[in-house]
Amino acid sequence: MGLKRNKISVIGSGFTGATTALMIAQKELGDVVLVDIPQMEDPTKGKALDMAEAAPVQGFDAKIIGTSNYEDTKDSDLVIITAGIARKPGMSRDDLVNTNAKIMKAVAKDIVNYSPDTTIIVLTNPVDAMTYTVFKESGLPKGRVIGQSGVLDTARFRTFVAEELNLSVKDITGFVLGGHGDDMVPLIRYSYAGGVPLETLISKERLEEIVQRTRTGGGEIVSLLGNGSAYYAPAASLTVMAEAILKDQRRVIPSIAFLEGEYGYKDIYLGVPTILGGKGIEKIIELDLTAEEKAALDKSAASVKKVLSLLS
Ligand SMILES: NC(=O)C1=CN([C@@H]2O[C@H](COP(=O)(O)OP(=O)(O)OC[C@H]3O[C@@H](n4cnc5c(N)ncnc54)[C@H](O)[C@@H]3O)[C@@H](O)[C@H]2O)C=CC1
Ligand SMILES: O=C([O-])CC(=O)C(=O)O
Repeated sequence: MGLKRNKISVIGSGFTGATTALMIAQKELGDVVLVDIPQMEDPTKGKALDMAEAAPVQGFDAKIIGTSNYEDTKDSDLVIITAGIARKPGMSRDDLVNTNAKIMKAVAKDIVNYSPDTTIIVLTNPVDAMTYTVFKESGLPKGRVIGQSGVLDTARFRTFVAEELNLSVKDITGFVLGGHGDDMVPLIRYSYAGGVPLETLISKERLEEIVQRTRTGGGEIVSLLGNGSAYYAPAASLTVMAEAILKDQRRVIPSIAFLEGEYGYKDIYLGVPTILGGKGIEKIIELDLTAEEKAALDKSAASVKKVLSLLS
């Protein structure tokens, strides 16, 4: 009896979806099914074929197919949702809510129809609210519907800190809590360079500037690109979450999780530290927050609740 290969479906074959499919294949996490709407079927097949033809050059083994037929996603071990519209300069992520909520509802049904026991990671914005929508629509257990924001937001913070200190990004750790919006909460107190607290290495004023740049990091890329949003770092972030789940790594990773009283919030999906493993979100880690940090998190949670209230 041979070993079973993982099957990963990526919904949406645009910038983030296609880049994620390639990164997942390059890491040999499993075979990849790239899915888009029927009008995009040929370009989706074309991207998948192009990626498959990169495999012999780079020496990775993964089948990659493009399709618009959900039957091809049957029995996926993991599904990543990147379908929907992205913002353009001048827009906030929340401006996408109505269009993308409709897409999430349709996509969630199609996914569970063919993979009733799968795990889903949502990227589509506004991602806290879209993860909530997919959770409600899919009927999957809360730990199996997860949103991506914290890996990316933390990566941005780590990039800026490494640049500031002229150190390897590998040694910089950080924690960003809250919703994936401009009032997210980078936790300086829990951020280190090789175990040394950042507060002892960078001035308070400079750290505040880095926090601010992290908060608006998505918008910085949107302004530079002019016609879409970030995709390399988002795809890398999805890939690390996929790996933690598919290899049952039990990594401590910030994820958008369904809260039922943790941090004092209920009936909301919000970015918090989690343990990610084979069962999806296996645990939510509750950090002790100062009054100031809690107030910042309250503000971020209130913004997410406001977007949730727009959903019918
Ligand atoms: N949570 C996060 O940290 C991040 C979230 N995003 C979000 O991810 C989403 C995708 O971004 P991009 O890939 O850059 O956009 P894109 O426009 O390049 O690709 C989106 C794709 O979704 C497809 N699509 C639309 N409706 C669909 C449906 N019903 N079924 C299947 N596919 C469908 C489109 O045809 C298109 O190919 C956006 O909402 C963006 O804001 C992007 C980066 C980071
Ligand atoms: O900014 C956007 O619209 C896309 C995104 O969520 C990010 O790059 O953080």
